Amino acid sequence: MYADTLPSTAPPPRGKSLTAARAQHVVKAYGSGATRVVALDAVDVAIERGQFTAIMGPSGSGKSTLMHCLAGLDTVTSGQIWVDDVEITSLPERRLTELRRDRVGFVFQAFNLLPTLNVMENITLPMDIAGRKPDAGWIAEVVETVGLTGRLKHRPGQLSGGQQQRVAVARALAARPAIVFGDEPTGNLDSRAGAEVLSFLRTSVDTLGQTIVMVTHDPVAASYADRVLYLADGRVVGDMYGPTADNVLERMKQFDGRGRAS
Ligand SMILES: Nc1ncnc2c1ncn2[C@@H]1O[C@H](COP(=O)(O)OP(=O)(O)OP(=O)(O)O)[C@@H](O)[C@H]1O
Repeated sequence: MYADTLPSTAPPPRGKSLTAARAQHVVKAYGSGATRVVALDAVDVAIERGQFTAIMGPSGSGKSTLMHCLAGLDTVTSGQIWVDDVEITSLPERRLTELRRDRVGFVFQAFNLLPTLNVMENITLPMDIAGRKPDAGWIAEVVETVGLTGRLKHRPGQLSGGQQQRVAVARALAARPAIVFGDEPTGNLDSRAGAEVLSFLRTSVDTLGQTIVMVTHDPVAASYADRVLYLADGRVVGDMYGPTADNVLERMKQFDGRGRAS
């Protein structure tokens, strides 16, 4: 199913605009001369607020580059990016760092938890470092949503991989970011633990109104999303709402002429 418009199930916007992040004519090139690689080739994308968006495409199609540019982790060669109504492409580095800290959450393939801190301390660490007082009610809701109540005093080493990734999800949600980016967040998990983490990401969108963007190669992971954006050769070549694992797999075969999943 394809749509040019917002799906009717889209929740009402929580911020000023309908988009949590937006790229306009974004070009990202690496190197110069004969070694120049255009990773993003005039990309226009709007990430809708309160939705779960998956980014897919063959290896080297620009997925990580797009995510890093949208998250303000990488600069663009030309074009503009907005996060939560702020144009980040013209921000000085210090303000960009603050914006990333306050409005963007990250979940990576590696859980990146501190082994000497317990679960609650890991969840609130970024806020503690920033000198911000966590909102106890919100943290309790997040902890419950990701199913960590009763595990708060445990250290990461006492948890399974899936539970550790849930701590990383809770940490990403703790500061109520405008948008959470996941770079293959289930890439290191077995399928059961991966399904658990994906369900919690889904729940955080449905019950907490979180906006999530996730890069993945896995059609099953993508089927948890509301929308799948397909990249090929640095361009957006497809936009699917209401994905299922089967129709994602079909699309992947079409967009990757070699018929491989990635
Ligand atoms: N730091 C860099 N220097 C030079 N080229 C780069 C750099 N980062 C990425 N590229 C190139 O940009 C293109 C897009 O890379 P990117 O990592 O965004 O793709 P991807 O779709 O995330 O790939 P994968 O699925 O393999 O992780 C590739 O051709 C890659 O080689």
